[in-house]
Amino acid sequence: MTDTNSASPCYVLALDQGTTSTRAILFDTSDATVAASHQREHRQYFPQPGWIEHDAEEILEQARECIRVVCDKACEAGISVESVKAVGIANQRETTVVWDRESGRPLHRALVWSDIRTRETCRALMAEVDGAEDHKRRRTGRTAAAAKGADRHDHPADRFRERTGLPISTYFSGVKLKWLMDHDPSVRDAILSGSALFGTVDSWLLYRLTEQRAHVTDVTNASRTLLMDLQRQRWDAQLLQAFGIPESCLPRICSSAEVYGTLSGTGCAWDGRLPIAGVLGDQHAAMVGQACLHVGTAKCTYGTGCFLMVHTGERAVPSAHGLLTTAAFRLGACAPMHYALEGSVAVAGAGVQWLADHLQIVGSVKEAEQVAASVPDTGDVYLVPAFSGLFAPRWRSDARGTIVGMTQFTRRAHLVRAMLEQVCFQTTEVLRAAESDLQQAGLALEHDALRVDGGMAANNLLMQIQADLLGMPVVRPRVGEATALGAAAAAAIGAGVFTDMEAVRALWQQEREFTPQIGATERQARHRRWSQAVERSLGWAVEDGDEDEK
Ligand SMILES: Nc1ncnc2c1ncn2[C@@H]1O[C@H](COP(=O)(O)OP(=O)(O)O)[C@@H](O)[C@H]1O
Ligand SMILES: O=P(O)(O)OC[C@H](O)CO
Repeated sequence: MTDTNSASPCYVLALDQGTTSTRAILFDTSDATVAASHQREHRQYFPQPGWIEHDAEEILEQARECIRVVCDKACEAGISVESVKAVGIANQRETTVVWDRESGRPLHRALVWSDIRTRETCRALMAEVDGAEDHKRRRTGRTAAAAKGADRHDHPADRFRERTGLPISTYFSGVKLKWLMDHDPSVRDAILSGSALFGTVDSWLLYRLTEQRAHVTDVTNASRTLLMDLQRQRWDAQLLQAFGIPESCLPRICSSAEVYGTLSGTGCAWDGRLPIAGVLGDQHAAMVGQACLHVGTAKCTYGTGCFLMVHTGERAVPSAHGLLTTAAFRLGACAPMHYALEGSVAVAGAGVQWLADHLQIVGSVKEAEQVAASVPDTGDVYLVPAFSGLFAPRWRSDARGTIVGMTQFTRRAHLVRAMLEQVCFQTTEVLRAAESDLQQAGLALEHDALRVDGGMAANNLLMQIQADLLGMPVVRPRVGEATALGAAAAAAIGAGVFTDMEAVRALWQQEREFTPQIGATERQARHRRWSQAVERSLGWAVEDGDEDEK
């Protein structure tokens, strides 16, 4: 329900800042139709194997351009400035920016979520918690043998997980900030002297796009730092101490739907007028946009990576199967916190992009569907693109990409199809893990189909393979831009345009359903082969002295 007069149209702008591009989309709040949009791709920097960086200034400039262009298009379409009520931001998560408090200039290129340069930092953190545990054992007289035989949840890293919901991994922003402080003395000095600020991309954009220079983040982004107490939604003093990070450089943690500041600096007619009133990590925004608003509802977003999330209500459910316990959203300063289980797969669209840009065996990512469809199967080829190790549910930083099963019969179409299939195998593993965790918590999946979105969900063959390998229907919504829609919905709530969640739920409509077309026997056989292929990818990065992360 909305409190606005239904006769007068009302719009909300979403800024979706993703791993590969930034887009601004203006939604009509009555039915989620797109009134105007603009998109820009930013540069990916790969300075060393495993390192991935973004230029935060470039991202900011493109965000400004996207907003300006959409504003101009809206004006041309006769949409008045007054009818646009708010801005919502959805962002790639964990990507870490450090900037100068005064000038607002970044001190380093942003370390992207999938960058794995922090493996040594993670190992050192693990050793530190292990060492602290040894020290405690010596004090309490508990023997190492007794400790080894203890329940696996007695491991110190598991207690870390209990506080944050996360494993110690290269993925999370606290580890990236620690790496920057350990390896760049100018960043360390600036952080310790209080002249530098840290933030994920939401905080960075809010600082530079608000009149007030708001240094804030929302609970969903904060829940990806490894620094937030998930229950209390506060920075955790013990964790900050373990990382050597002063709280003064961190943003204030807010809800996902409230007014953070007023838009400025874009050079368009909306400057000084529009409140920025919604902020969510992009996967959390997609949950809202997919109307996964109550316990047991699930969505999967296929972008650069692929992220499946299941809503667990107002309860943080621990995972015994390698999933993350994370914030789902908190839609209002006085609203309750909602939690989710998440399985993050590092390489989805990025794999197709790699086939196009690096191997050049497809002309474009869009061509991948047609090429893969030219063969009926992969010819028993399996591709494990563990470029940054494997994320959920295995969390193995020592895995590396591998292709198995090739013969002289193998053609590029088999490889392309195998690249699509691997996304679906990984997603299926994650959904099964989530089902088990839910069951252990006395909960169950609710939708009788998986709701899907993201750039890669436009690939119909991928969606069909997904339904086949899951053994359940896959449903794509009419608004493919679920992430942007979720950010807009949060902003509509934050600005008082929507007065309850029903207005958000009402925006969801099905576009197409994909139903499974293979039987259980074939499904199980293919999953077995996939598991064998994954086994072969593990432990490849041993020359670095790697061990698997917890
Ligand atoms: N038709 C397609 N088939 C396969 N992959 C695609 C297709 N269209 C887009 N992609 C992939 O989806 C990703 C872009 O999706 P998007 O949701 O915009 O990602 P992000 O938010 O991570 O930037 C790219 O990695 C691209 O390779
Ligand atoms: O930008 P996307 O869609 O690849 O999402 C990135 C995730 O937020 C990383 O955790």
